Amino acid sequence: MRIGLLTSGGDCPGLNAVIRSAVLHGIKSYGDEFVGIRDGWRGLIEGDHIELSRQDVRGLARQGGTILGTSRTHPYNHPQGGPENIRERMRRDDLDAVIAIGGEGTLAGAKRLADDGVPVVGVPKTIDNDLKATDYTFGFDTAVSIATDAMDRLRTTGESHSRCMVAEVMGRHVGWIALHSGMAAGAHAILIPEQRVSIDQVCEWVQQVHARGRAALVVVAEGYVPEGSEEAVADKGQEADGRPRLGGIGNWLTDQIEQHTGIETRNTTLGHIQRGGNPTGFDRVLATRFGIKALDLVHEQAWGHMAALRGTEIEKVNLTEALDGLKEVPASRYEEAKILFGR
Ligand SMILES: Nc1ncnc2c1ncn2[C@@H]1O[C@H](COP(=O)(O)OP(=O)(O)O)[C@@H](O)[C@H]1O
Ligand SMILES: O=P(O)(O)OC[C@H]1O[C@](O)(COP(=O)(O)O)[C@@H](O)[C@@H]1O
Ligand SMILES: [Mg+2]
Repeated sequence: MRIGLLTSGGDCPGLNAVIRSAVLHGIKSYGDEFVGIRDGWRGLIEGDHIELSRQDVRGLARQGGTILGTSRTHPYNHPQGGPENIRERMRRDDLDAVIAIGGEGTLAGAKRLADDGVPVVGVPKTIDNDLKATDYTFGFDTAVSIATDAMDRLRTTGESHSRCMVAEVMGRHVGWIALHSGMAAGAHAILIPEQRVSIDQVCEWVQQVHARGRAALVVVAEGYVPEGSEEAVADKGQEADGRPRLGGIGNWLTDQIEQHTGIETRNTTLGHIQRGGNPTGFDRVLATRFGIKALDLVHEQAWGHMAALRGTEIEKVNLTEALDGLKEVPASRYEEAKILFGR
């Protein structure tokens, strides 16, 4: 078969490892040919691609980012998009199938296209870990490792100055990165989109920590909705597609803590550092296994399905299952973390 690979949505450490293993498995096991589609759905729609040989994927398991580029092009809203155009374009470009590697937005597009007769399978990716039907997505472990390392550093400088340190991490709709990195770094408060916590409560935790002679670490997910507001903070406004560019909650929280407690407080926003660089060993293995499974799904013609991690096994799941809402942090996991907050 001649198979196209594309990466779409926010980039994520491990994307290249998926590309590599799918190509290696296809060449070795099935005699397939591969095409790397540039910039997500845009490249598929516009026929912008490159041939991918075994040589081209050499050493890719450890390389962050995506060699194919990514975009947030909508496969239906693009002027030459839609299933008829895409099927015709694939016929002209001699493509038998597409492996779409992306998050909930990309996979929603993949599902719709599969339902409309386009031969496409999915691979789940997101540092946020917000996709249902898979226990983990690659990129998450890397983001948590980077954030944990950064927080360890914030703690030593915080302790030296007896300051409260705030760390703003990614997590648009869910607080998995905040929960895991905060717990790993011994945070004294963790604020996530799923939980409403009052500023008085946050200040109480900070004061309790201060009173026992420690410098508090407060971790906040960018998507946390502050008291008295209905939306997450987006200081930079909106993207061209109307999506809010989240960020700013760390600064807001820092001001609030300082005003309410009188404790000197500093904010650090980790931003895209969490998404860059080499994937961890865990993410390389997960991404590699997803790539192998996705290739098998193509040969099964399991259009509209994706690879997923269930326990320790990589399984086939219908995209409908993965797209049935977001995987939020359960209240019980937050209650468990809360045992460690404050005093
Ligand atoms: N329901 C949908 N149908 C088709 N395309 C979609 C849908 N939702 C999102 N998309 C497209 O997928 C792109 C990537 O989604 P986004 O949420 O930004 O990244 P990710 O795939 O990482 O979740 C979006 O910019 C949009 O163009
Ligand atoms: O700066 P960008 O690329 O617009 O993306 C920011 C968003 O992408 C993420 O890093 C990952 O989200 P996706 O997995 O949906 O792409 C979010 O945590 C963040 O809100
Ligand atoms: Mg998304």
